[in-house]
Amino acid sequence: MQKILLVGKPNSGKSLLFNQLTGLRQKVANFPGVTVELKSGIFNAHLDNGVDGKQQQKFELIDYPGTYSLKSLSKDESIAIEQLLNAMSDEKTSVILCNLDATRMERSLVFALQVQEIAKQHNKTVIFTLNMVDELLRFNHKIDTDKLSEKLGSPVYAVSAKTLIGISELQKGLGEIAISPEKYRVKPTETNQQASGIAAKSLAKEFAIQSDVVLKRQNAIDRLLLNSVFGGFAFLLIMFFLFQSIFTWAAPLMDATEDAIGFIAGIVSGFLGEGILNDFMTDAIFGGLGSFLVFVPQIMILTLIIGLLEDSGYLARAALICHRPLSFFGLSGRSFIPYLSGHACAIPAILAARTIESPRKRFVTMLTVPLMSCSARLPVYALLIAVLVPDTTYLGGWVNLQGAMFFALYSFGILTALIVSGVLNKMTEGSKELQDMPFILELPSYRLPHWQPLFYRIINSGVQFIKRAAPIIFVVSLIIWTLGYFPNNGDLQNSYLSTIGQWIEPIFTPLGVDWRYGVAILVSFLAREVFVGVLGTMFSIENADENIAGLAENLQADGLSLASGVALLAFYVIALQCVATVAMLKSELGKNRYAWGAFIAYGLLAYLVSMFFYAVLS
Ligand SMILES: Nc1nc2c(ncn2[C@@H]2O[C@H](COP(=O)(O)OP(=O)(O)OP(=O)(O)O)[C@@H](O)[C@H]2O)c(=O)[nH]1
Ligand SMILES: [Mg+2]
Repeated sequence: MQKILLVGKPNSGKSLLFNQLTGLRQKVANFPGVTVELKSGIFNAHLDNGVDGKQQQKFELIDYPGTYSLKSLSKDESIAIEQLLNAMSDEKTSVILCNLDATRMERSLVFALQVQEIAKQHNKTVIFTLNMVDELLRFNHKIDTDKLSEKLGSPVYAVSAKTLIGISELQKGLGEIAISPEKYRVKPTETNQQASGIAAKSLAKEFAIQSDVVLKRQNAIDRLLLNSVFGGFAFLLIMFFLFQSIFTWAAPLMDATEDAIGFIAGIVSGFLGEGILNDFMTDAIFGGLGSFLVFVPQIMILTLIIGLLEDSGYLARAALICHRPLSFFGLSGRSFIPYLSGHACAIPAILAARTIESPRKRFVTMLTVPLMSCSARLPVYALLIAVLVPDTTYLGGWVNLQGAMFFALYSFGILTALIVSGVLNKMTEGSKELQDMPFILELPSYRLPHWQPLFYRIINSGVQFIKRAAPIIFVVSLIIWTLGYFPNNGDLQNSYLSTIGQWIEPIFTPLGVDWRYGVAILVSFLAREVFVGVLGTMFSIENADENIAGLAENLQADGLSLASGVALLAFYVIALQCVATVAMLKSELGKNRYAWGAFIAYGLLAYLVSMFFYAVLS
């Protein structure tokens, strides 16, 4: 299949355009460096040539990570650029679709003209999209695309990937051009023969909107949010409410889910009557799997909040504010983005670290991202907090004690990551392999969130969370139930499981918990969420006739002490219980020993820290 390459400056809307042209849902967000891996989709070209009716051809459309220039600053950027240069000279490439940000023309054009130059050398066709024209229209600014096209010597389409202005014209035009690209080769013009920097400047002067018009409103907001005193304060406040709201907003939804599961369990149980099958359903399915499903609303709210931060443009400002404090620990402002997205999941966060220019800072960031409290830890935190911390509110309901505990746990993860970063930074000092680079970050425009993709993202996060963990929780609950139910039909304390449990109990005595928690911790090395499912199953077996999904009440009634609870929480903050993360570290760092080293080191550290908390608090 012939290829169309979609290239352009970071944050110019390539991925949103890609989504509109292919119907896929690739991640879009308002900061530079969202796309870090090539993504391809199918573009259907229709040609209405009037002679033999409609002609159709499929093309592979490839979304590239954004680049500012074809001349690289760092070694790693040069790998990305080399990849792009190779693709541009590939004989299968029929068209290069170069996307320009109409609100930031000059920057977009430098890269665009360089692309054109290479395209000329390889006899390739380039077409330009002038994206984000909806934003220009708000300022009543219009760009004469015909004239721009004449100067550039290539076709230009004005579009908005967001409001879909000009998208159908683009589809039609791109189709025609892709099918017969030789007709649209780059024409030599006065402009495209100049050096890219000079030509970009003069074109921007002639066509672009005055940047101070666009920047006016933005600068007013930035004066506040990037202010050296207020900015830091605002940042902390935003972060505090971010993590608070995961708890407070989700509470009614979680209660509703818990009630719904309890209600269904009641019906199923009444239908099944007494017996092993009923015990199995209530203990393993509703007790195990059900206890885990209760936390889905929280995951979705976390995604909503991170999504809002990303879409608004604040994330890049936060990275800037954090640059100084992060540098102190050997990290960069760019580490902030992987750190924040690590609160959803470490896997994309480790990938996002690719945008960090400095290899050494990237290395340190990747190894410490797993300390961010990812969504798999959420069920564990929420459960233990509900058991340990009373549901009191202060300041007229704005501050909730359970929410504050949540914030404390997230902060503890971040603090540990910073300390570990400091240590790793010292250890890698003077390494030739890991050189250092300056921190540069383009600030995107503030924008209102784009609701539809955000909505899909929220739904998707819930679905993925269930898909990822539910099968393993199901299997583990099944095994745990079987071992815990037999041979004495529901007597957990005298079951096969307890025999195995007594064996491992000594390992967990220093944390003040018995074998039941020990089993749940060990099994949760498969996936953290399993902790909740396994405890749910065991406590359901024990409390055969009591309420089904109320695991927190069961743990409370069982008398989990504050010291042990805190020790367990500390363990879950630090331990790297995720096979997928180890695999990701391995592939990104290229070395097995770093990945497994992190796994073992974080496991040991988690154990020691939680032992410490138990000893101090008990
Ligand atoms: N107003 C407006 N916003 C847009 C338009 N196209 C994209 N955006 C927004 O611009 C931001 C960046 O979009 P992306 O598609 O992620 O940009 P990208 O070029 O793929 O960025 P990288 O992957 O970082 O190189 C997002 O917030 C989009 O919602 C547009 O036509 N109009
Ligand atoms: Mg992108």
